[in-house]
Amino acid sequence: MKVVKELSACGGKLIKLSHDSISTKTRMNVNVYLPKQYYAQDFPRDRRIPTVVYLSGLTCTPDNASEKAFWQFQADKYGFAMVFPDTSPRGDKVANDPEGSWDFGQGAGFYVNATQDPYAPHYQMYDYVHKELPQTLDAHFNGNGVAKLDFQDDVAITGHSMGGFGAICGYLKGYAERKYKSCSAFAPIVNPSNVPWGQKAFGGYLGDERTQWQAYDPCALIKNVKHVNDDKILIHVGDADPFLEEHLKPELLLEAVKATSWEDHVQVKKVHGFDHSYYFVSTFVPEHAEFHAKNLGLI
Ligand SMILES: N[C@@H](CCC(=O)N[C@@H](CS)C(=O)NCC(=O)O)C(=O)O
Repeated sequence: MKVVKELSACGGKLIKLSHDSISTKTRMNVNVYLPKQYYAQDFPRDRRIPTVVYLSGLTCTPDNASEKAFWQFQADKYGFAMVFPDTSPRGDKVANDPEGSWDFGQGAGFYVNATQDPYAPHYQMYDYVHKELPQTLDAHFNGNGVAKLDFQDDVAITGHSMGGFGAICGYLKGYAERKYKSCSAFAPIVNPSNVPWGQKAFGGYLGDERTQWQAYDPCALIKNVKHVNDDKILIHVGDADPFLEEHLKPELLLEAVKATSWEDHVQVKKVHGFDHSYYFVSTFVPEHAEFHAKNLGLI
């Protein structure tokens, strides 16, 4: 891993990193925010700082949320680090949307492992985000014998739109092993198999066989994952979101959990007047931060 830039932000630092990924076979960029606790001289040696992973939406790089979601203030308040991965592999040799649209291909990897050519060689974003990246960050930041940051055990996941889908999908797929201790989402695509953005992405990356799509679709996954403890998935969506009716459809997740162990454990807060932008995301980041801080045992 190479540090590209270190920027002072709030009480800590935003570290811009890049590395050669084994999963995507490309160079990947990732931003990490280290909160003020990381730099505090009196931070207890026997404690590790947990992380919140934020998966971004269509067209984003690691910079969109780093610059516009204002997670850094919350990370300092509660004492967690933030990880902002990229949304796809990139580069001249990486296949892109044949139509040149922004809802598929580079900037739109959908956090799945593609099985179809020409996408399969590089679009392995599920393995990248949920397996390779935590290990790589662990080796980079904790490789000096001082294990101060926790990228693999006490970890929460959240995301926006395509990234909200990626967060819920990763949370549910890793639920039995408690991979993530907490999950939330901003304006997520909850049922990709049944909406145009998801159908285009799953068709392209996973092929026409729709049974293959179920392995990533939150509305299918949640029916086969046994809910435990007081776990809850927190979702916000704006009622003025232009993508709400066609692509997001949060009510489909509420329908999917009816009569399952998750009934009453998925909370969708529809907020009046908010759209899909980072004005919406940043408004509700404090509530999501408090939710994750509680679930990570920080408060
Ligand atoms: N670029 C698209 C919009 C795509 C979009 O809204 N992307 C969301 C995630 S799904 C986003 O976060 N965009 C980047 C930003 O707002 O900074 C357009 O031209 O309409």
